[in-house]
Amino acid sequence: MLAVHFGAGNIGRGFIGELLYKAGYHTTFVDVNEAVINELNAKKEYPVILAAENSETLAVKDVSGINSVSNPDDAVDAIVKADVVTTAVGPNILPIIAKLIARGLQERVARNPKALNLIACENMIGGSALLKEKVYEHLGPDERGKCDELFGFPNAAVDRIVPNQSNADLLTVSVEPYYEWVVEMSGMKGEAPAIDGITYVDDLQPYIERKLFTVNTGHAVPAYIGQYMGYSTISEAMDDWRVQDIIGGALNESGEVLIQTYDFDRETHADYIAKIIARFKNPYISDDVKRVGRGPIRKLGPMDRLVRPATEYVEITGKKPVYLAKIIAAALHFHNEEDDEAVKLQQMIAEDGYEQALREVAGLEPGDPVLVAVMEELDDLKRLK
Ligand SMILES: NC(=O)c1ccc[n+]([C@@H]2O[C@H](COP(=O)([O-])OP(=O)(O)OC[C@H]3O[C@@H](n4cnc5c(N)ncnc54)[C@H](O)[C@@H]3O)[C@@H](O)[C@H]2O)c1
Ligand SMILES: O=P(O)(O)OC[C@@H](O)[C@@H](O)[C@H](O)[C@H](O)CO
Repeated sequence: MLAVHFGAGNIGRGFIGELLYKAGYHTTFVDVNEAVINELNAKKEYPVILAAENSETLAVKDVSGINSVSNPDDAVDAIVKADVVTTAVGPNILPIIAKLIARGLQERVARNPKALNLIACENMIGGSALLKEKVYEHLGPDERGKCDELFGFPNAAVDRIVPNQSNADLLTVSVEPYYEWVVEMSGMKGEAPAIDGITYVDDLQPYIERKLFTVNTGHAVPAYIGQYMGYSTISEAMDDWRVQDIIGGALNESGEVLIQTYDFDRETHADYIAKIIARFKNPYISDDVKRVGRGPIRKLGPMDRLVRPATEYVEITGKKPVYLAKIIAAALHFHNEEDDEAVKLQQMIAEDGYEQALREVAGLEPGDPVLVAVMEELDDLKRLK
């Protein structure tokens, strides 16, 4: 069985690659990082280390790589032959890989009649649906009809903390032991891939929202509040009771939205939150606030982990989202010269001020209660300095 996975980065190698190998697939990683691709082709395997007290190392074998810049035809050929296609490249890169995937599907329609599922494993609502939309922009109306018959783009939620790696060996990846991969059945074509570790569900919405608005909303606290307070790693920030206090408050707010929207059991959700906070404190993982805070314009978007639960909290409870507003306020201070979105956001703020910049990235109207709350918290945040 053949899998083609776009993005041989942290989650690609550290999670998707591991599960595909265990399920008996040969995985061809498609990436633009020449060094990683060369190494995958030279070694044909790589180690995944579980970051825990009793650390285990698993050899992920049967892998190869294709550089999509220098060998796009090989990537097209791999898509033609694939039994499943997955991605973990980042939401902003999906439109970029869409063109090559479209070429692969055009070629596949002519050469391979088998159905195929393409699963985007990105931290966003509707990742595979976005991939489909972007792929279809490269197809004509007749081709779209044929692709509708053969190709599924089921949405997915993936959860495993995989920090940036600093191992001497380029391919080694250290990951937390926990993982969750949930895939929606409704978008599927043909048989669902038999991969141990995937939970198939009829409706992904509660799962992706629970994950994004708990794990990622919570993670944004040590990242943005942490950097604001002068910390550079997640574990340093997690040691500060004020950070923990804000996580608790923010996850109560997003939790209220989730509980009321999806009728989650309160106690079960409280256990879920506690488990996630314990994961952020894993002493065997060293994660950077710059990684977790990366792409602040995306993270401040109207459907993402901060603004969406804040807006829904106002709608559902009629109350001010105090803690979510604090994180948004801190995100407006996020600095990283190597992060294009962080640089752009700071430019927007320097030119137009905090309120206008937030309105633009979050799609908020003047006077929106979330906007008002964030402006209040911008001032209050100074107490954390
Ligand atoms: N790391 C985590 O803890 C984690 C957990 C769950 C979900 N995710 C999600 O997975 C996705 C990837 O995150 P990551 O942490 O692995 O990032 P990463 O930067 O480690 O990996 C991304 C990979 O995509 C590659 N890439 C960039 N442009 C490409 C292109 N045009 N074609 C092919 N490959 C390209 C990069 O070279 C890199 O190897 C994101 O959507 C992220 O939100 C990450
Ligand atoms: O990947 P991002 O940039 O959307 O979010 C950063 C982290 O919160 C994220 O990568 C988590 O580590 C991951 O989502 C855990 O499952």
